[in-house]
Amino acid sequence: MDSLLRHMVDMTGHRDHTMLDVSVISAVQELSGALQTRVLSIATVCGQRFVRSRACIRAGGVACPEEAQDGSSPGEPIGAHPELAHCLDAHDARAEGVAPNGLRRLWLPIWVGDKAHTCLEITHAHGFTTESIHTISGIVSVYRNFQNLLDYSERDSLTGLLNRKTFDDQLARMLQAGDAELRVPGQPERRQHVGEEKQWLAVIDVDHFKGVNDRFGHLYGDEVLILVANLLQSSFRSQDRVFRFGGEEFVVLLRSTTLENARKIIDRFRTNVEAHPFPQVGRVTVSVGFTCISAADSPVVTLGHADQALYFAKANGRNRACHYEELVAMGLLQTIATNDTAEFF
Ligand SMILES: Nc1nc2c(ncn2[C@@H]2O[C@H](COP(=O)(O)OP(=O)(O)OP(=O)(O)O)[C@@H](O)[C@H]2O)c(=O)[nH]1
Repeated sequence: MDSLLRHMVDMTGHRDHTMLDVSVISAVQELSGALQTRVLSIATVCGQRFVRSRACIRAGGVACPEEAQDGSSPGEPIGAHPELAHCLDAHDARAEGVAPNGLRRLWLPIWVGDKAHTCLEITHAHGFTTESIHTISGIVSVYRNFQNLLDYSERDSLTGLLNRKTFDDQLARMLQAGDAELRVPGQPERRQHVGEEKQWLAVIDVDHFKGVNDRFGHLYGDEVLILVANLLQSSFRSQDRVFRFGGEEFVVLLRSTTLENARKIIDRFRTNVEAHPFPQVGRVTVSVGFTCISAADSPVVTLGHADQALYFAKANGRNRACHYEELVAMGLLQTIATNDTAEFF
């Protein structure tokens, strides 16, 4: 019981999804005597379900998060785990199966309403007793409740998108991690090769949004923001991250893609908004500024670059997407020497 309480205290002490994942699998692993415990992400892409391991612990090892090897792949097709696929289709609380090597598997999807984006997978040499399933299910309930609380604090209440605070945390973490694909501070800037995959930050602002509020009222204004948020989620890929930055401004972190693809994806979103019939309001457009994320720059500098490109788009016709590095190369924007605390404009 002491051990269970210690794990509960540990789990509920985190304010971060990754640490919560690590702590739940440590608890389940120790209390069930499993060979391996994983947290799986479940994603649906083009109507097909995929699973990807997010954190893992093996017997005698230490729990740790697992980074996706291939950022552009949604993971392993769910067909590799038919028992789990059936459990998700039937909205069941759990599924059990036997792997080809005779090991027993238990899957516990984390249901939030009628959706499960996360699942615990526990592998055991001899199977699960009623008592161990009971203990694991209790831990999973605490995990689900705490995940909901974290989700609530990370999201914007109007659009359901990730909020500004979450964006600040994620961008800072990306830059600190000195991602292999990001430039390292102190080292000379590499030339961008055509076709090279990079990380991108795009700032999106609804054009003449004040006019929407003034003409149709704030309720219609809010409705426009919700619809733009939906178009953002459907236009970008599942591995990209979409945030509401505040007011009528949104931010997207585009993972591992080339300049040409980034431009194509951003422009597809811009034209999707332009073509969308907004009830009562009619036509709405957005302007976008985007920049390559570099480990040499602080979050303030990176955001400043995207903002400069956005203001250029606003000042030059709106309803367009502008690339900061391209504008600088063309002499249309100037780089501003700054430290982290300096004002940009
Ligand atoms: N309905 C609604 N309006 C908001 C919200 N947050 C900010 N706004 C409004 O968004 C408007 C932003 O207007 P401005 O910054 O002047 O920019 P704009 O009219 O979009 O013009 P440009 O950006 O230059 O194209 C202001 O009127 C804010 O009151 C919100 O949550 N809901």
